[in-house]
Amino acid sequence: MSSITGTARKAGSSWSAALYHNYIQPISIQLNQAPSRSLRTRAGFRRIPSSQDRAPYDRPALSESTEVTAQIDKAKASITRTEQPTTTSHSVIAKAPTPNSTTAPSTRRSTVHQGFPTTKHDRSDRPIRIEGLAPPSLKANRPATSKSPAFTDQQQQQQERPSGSKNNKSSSSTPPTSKPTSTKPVAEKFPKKLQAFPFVPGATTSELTKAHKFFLSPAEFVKSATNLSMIPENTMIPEVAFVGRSNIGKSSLINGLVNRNGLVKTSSKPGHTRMMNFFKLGDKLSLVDMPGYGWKSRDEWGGMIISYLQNRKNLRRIYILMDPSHGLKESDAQIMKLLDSSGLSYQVVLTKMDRLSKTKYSAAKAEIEAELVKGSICCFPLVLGVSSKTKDGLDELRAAIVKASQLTL
Ligand SMILES: Nc1nc2c(ncn2[C@@H]2O[C@H](COP(=O)(O)OP(=O)(O)OP(=O)(O)O)[C@@H](O)[C@H]2O)c(=O)[nH]1
Ligand SMILES: [Mg+2]
Repeated sequence: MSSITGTARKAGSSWSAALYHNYIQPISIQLNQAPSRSLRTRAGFRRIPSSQDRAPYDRPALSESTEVTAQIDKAKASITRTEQPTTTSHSVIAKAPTPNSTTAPSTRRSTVHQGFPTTKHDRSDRPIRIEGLAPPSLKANRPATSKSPAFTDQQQQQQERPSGSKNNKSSSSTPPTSKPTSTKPVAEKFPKKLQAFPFVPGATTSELTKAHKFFLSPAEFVKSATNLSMIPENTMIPEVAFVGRSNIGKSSLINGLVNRNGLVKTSSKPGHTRMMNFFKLGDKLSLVDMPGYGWKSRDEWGGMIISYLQNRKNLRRIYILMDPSHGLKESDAQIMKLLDSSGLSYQVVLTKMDRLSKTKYSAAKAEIEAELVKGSICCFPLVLGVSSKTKDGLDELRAAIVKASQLTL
């Protein structure tokens, strides 16, 4: 924690900046470099095992393998061969000869599967094919004349496979009848980055009414905590937390949501909330008010808050509050990166809507949404707007909290 404090002092900003410099930046730098094998393995990349990788217990015992070899030799001797032998190498797929082919099967590596050898009746080497989503390699190699749906996989493999000696001659003298249409992979046709949030339907009238009624349940203060050991142990009820820059309106919003003006103390001076404050709504939902980041915030709050966010099992969603007239600030981006890197679900709420005209609010919201689409990962794709003063948008936020907490009302 001492290093966090030190860095933040140098940066001269808030606990979110301190966390960013200590947690996120080092990770980004590491990820920009080629990751080591151990890092990739830890990150969940699966390496295709080679034959050397097999554990000793996978290999047959020496006596066992000798016995098996002897049996194979015996069987081979008793068979009068009518066909040419197929290759037995495990690194190569032994293609059985096609009924009309008289030559030895191809020893060329298959373009669709690089796993275990298959027989001609075994169709397991086929990739799972979804209609209209053929793998790029197959689509790219598919000849222009083969647009008919009757063009089967078997025909395709026959085309890909070098033909027999007779056919070889003819194929070397005559050019192929069809040329591949394009070598451009299909994936490139799609944009690499999300251009806009997907459409998320707002709450229905009945959902809004139910949520409104639920938030009329008795609300009470539970506990204040300055570290992880002090937070309430009860993790049976779902929890949502409110974070944001100091003076953004977190405490006022909780008061507005539960219809209790004095439940949470508010102030026009930034940095008023200094502890994590836990509130309970009708024994069904827990709400957490956080100290703000940015102006007048303290470095040590960062460690406390991030350890809470990362360890709290019943935390269903984090609401990041932003002022639309100020836009998305650097400190907001830092906290979002932190949540993204921890895989924590968050949703952006724009506060103090009453201070802007409708047009200005819409423009500010669109700007923030564009930033979120560009940079965030775990952000719920619906930005809400509220005013604790006029009570606008509170029911929409209540309904969103009910949904995120999976409460059945
Ligand atoms: N006009 C208007 N003012 C608001 C609104 N919400 C909060 N405020 C005012 O903003 C100031 C800060 O509100 P708080 O709720 O204390 O803000 P906070 O985010 O909890 O601040 P810290 O505890 O310091 O982090 C107060 O003066 C509130 O009256 C709102 O929706 N509209
Ligand atoms: Mg507060």
